[in-house]
Amino acid sequence: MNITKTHMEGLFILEPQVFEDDRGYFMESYNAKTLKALGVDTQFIQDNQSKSTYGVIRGLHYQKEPYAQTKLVRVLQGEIFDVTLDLRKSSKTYGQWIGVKLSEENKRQLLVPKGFAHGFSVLSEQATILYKTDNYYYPDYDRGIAYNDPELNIDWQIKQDIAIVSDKDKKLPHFKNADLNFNPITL
Ligand SMILES: Cc1cn([C@H]2C[C@H](O)[C@@H](COP(=O)(O)OP(=O)(O)O[C@H]3O[C@H](C)C(=O)[C@H](O)[C@H]3O)O2)c(=O)[nH]c1=O
Repeated sequence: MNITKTHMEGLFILEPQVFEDDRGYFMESYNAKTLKALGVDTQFIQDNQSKSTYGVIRGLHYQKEPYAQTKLVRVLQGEIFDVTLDLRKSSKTYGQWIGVKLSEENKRQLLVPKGFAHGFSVLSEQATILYKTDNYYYPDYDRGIAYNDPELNIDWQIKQDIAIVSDKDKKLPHFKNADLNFNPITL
């Protein structure tokens, strides 16, 4: 497993070891030991899977405390531009976002700690993603930030005029008006 620390505390890019042979390939797509070695001591309790077509943007979403979620995101089919936004007020990268291409080909995974908003755009004809969370879905605690917030100026790597966004996501607040209550993270 190749692990890349990003400049955002706790946000890692994981690349599992792939064993290829004339049948295809095998890889351990998840191993709790790997996360423990990173100091990420959490129990994933829910798997989510979504399929989207080219140009879809889902997000930016997060759950408020006490149901904030760590996420382990990977792509089963296609390619996405995965964006995370640091909402942790005490973090030195507070208010900053980072985008990473995750794909069936590169088999990269993103380990997103609690305190981030998460979203992605679909760069391939279709994309199926699977992600683990360490808290259940609590709709009353589900929050979001506008994908097209001009102050964030996120480049989703697709033309904005073709973006396919849910009605719910179209109504999300800008970052400066977002409902954040992440306890200051002692880093
Ligand atoms: C997240 C979630 C949703 N739902 C139901 C609620 C809606 O009836 C339906 C679609 O939900 P939503 O439009 O919020 O789905 P996405 O836009 O893909 O949301 C996800 O998008 C970004 C990328 C994320 O990181 C979040 O985990 C998640 O919010 O599934 C559930 O039943 N359980 C769940 O855990």
